[in-house]
Amino acid sequence: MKPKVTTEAHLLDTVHRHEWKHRDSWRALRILSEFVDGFDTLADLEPAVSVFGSARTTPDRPEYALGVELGGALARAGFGVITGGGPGTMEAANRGAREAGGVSIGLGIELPFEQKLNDFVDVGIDFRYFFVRKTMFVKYAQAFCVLPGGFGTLDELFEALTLVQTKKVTRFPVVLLGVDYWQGLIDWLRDRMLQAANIRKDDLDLMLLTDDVDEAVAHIARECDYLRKAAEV
Ligand SMILES: C/C(=C\CNc1ncnc2c1ncn2[C@@H]1O[C@H](COP(=O)(O)O)[C@@H](O)[C@H]1O)CO
Repeated sequence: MKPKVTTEAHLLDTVHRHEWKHRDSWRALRILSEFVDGFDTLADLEPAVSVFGSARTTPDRPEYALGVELGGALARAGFGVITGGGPGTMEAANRGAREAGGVSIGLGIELPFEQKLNDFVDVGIDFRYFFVRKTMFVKYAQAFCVLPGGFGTLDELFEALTLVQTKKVTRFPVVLLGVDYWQGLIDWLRDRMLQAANIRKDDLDLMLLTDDVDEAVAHIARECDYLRKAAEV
């Protein structure tokens, strides 16, 4: 079956740009309404953590179990769990949150193939535009947890790191879960990127790398406490 062309694909289409040029200004209203929907739905959300990871993780994989464990631990620590609302690790984290009695949020995205929010989402929004959805992941979360994943996961990880590095957000904890999976990337960042002076040494300290869900949640809780106290004075 031919994949359908999504709304976002029209916006980003460079080939038929002239055909779309008059409609693009109207699209801005649709984009605005998507921001409004997101802000309205999430405005009263209690502290939450955005969890990222592969859409392709199957329930028999250890990464899925890790996602369920993390979602549960975050919920028990009083954090809502925000994911992309899709399958794989997103589903796992939503499932863990729901089963622990926490708040399970899914920010879905329109894709060229049929997809619905996973069955463990309690508060769900469907976005057309990735960039609107990405704003919500950051704006309504106190931290990011990143499980093994592919391009989408790396995009979300590096967006967070860029925002912290450029001080668009301050002291935003970023936890990488899965030492075996992420260690190679961390080594490359240190041995190539840092050596080439494209990042600073303390940029590497923006991430906590661990296999231990309790350590991850304790780290996030500590950082959030610090930020809450700093905001009070
Ligand atoms: C490819 C498959 C499903 C795609 N469905 C997605 N639904 C929701 N969110 C998605 C999807 N794909 C990517 N994302 C976002 O990126 C991260 C995962 O990307 P990765 O490339 O798989 O690492 C995830 O955190 C989402 O926010 C298969 O059925």
